[in-house]
Amino acid sequence: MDKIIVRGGNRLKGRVRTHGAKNAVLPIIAASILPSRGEILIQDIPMLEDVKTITQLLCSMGIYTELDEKSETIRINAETVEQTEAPYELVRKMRASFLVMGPLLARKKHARIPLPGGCAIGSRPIDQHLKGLEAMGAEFHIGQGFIEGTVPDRLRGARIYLDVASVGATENIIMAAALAEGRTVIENAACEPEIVDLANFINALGGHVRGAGTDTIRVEGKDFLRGVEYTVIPDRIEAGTYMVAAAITGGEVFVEGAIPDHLNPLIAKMREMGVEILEGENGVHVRADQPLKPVDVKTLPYPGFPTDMQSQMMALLMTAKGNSIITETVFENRFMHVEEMKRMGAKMKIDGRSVLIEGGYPLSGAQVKATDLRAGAALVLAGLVAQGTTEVTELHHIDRGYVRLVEKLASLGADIERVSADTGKEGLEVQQSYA
Ligand SMILES: CC(=O)N[C@H]1[C@@H](OP(=O)(O)OP(=O)(O)OC[C@H]2O[C@@H](n3ccc(=O)[nH]c3=O)[C@H](O)[C@@H]2O)O[C@H](CO)[C@@H](O)[C@@H]1O
Ligand SMILES: C=C(OP(=O)(O)O)C(=O)O
Repeated sequence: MDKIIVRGGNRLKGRVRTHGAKNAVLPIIAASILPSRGEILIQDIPMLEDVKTITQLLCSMGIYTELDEKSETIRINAETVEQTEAPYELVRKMRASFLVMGPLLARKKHARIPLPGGCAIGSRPIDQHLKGLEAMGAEFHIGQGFIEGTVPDRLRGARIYLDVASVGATENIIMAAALAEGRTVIENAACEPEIVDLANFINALGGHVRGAGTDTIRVEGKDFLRGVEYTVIPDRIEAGTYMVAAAITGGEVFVEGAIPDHLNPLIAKMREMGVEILEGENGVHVRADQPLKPVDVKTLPYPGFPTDMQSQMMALLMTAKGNSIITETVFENRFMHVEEMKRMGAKMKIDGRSVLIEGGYPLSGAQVKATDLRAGAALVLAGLVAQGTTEVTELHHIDRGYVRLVEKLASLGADIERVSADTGKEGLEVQQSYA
């Protein structure tokens, strides 16, 4: 079992590169099932566990995939799709596996996928995915832990109103609609930048998706799509995590590749706290050289404050003298990190869907565990300013979403290492180097 060891107290300084966005590349790899002609080459692939999982998923369906860690690319050729059932071992590792449902139904008229189930942050139903695909003519049968979808004829365009602006449901419906007969209109669609990236990718394949980034998306179905070369957008959550790392240590960091437009709510809140942020063409410059002020934060669908930055923001607010409130409206159980943070001396209290934070008390290093992906990152951030040594375990969560987190923070001056608890030797992350 690996662990991250952080000795707090160093101001971070320097430049860090943002990798491609996990939440953009996962639907884009799923959408690579759609083209029946030609090869796809995707650039700026973040070499994450989740990316490996979805690649294995495509492989298990007999789709040609070649993930190259050195060039950070993936080649996919889905001219042949041998089978349409997803293995439980892969789907249970990653909920985003369900994103292959829409493309498989559109391309092969059949998919059998294990029910994704709940996870640490909430129950995460898929009713909106199913509602949309049913409106397009798919039929579903649930049994033995699987959900089986069939399309008697061809999917046909439909007008679909989503009860919640679900990111995954919007993506599944766009992908299915890309090969459906006629026009699909999605109302109350999610507006996240990753949806725009997926729409751009499908358009590059020869598809017709309009309105992505607004709450009404129109898709004209095509008879076939063909392969293309595409570069994924930078990861706004990874970028945001390094912005917080700079601020929490009173440091000065240029986060290369960060797109300010994608980070508006975080930038606004950090400025309210007194962090200096300069928005450049090729990234964001963050400097914090004065005491931070408390602020209230409410997570919302884009363009609101992202739930995926909630725990990192909580770590930052623990260091701002005074009272702050964080309200989580997207997921019903995304405060698992609170108890871990309290073990580091944080003063906070959960009150329903809010957490009251009494910030400004010194944090002390402790043994803590990552309870989900972003919670893990937040504990590392807290460790950067805690007195003494913090040890973070359950790193499989962090590995799902951060490329070489330890290496990147160390390059900015953090006293941090990853060790294997079994051997005491440096862990996987520091041994590998794919610069
Ligand atoms: C791989 C990926 O891109 N993951 C992101 C995606 O997850 P994901 O696509 O799973 O998130 P959704 O936008 O679907 O979920 C938002 C809310 O809608 C609810 N819901 C969702 C679908 C549904 O059919 N019915 C329903 O009620 C969920 O329980 C949740 O409360 O968006 C989330 C919200 O920005 C992010 O935190 C995740 O990092
Ligand atoms: C919740 C997240 O991802 P997923 O939807 O894949 O669980 C995340 O990226 O913070």
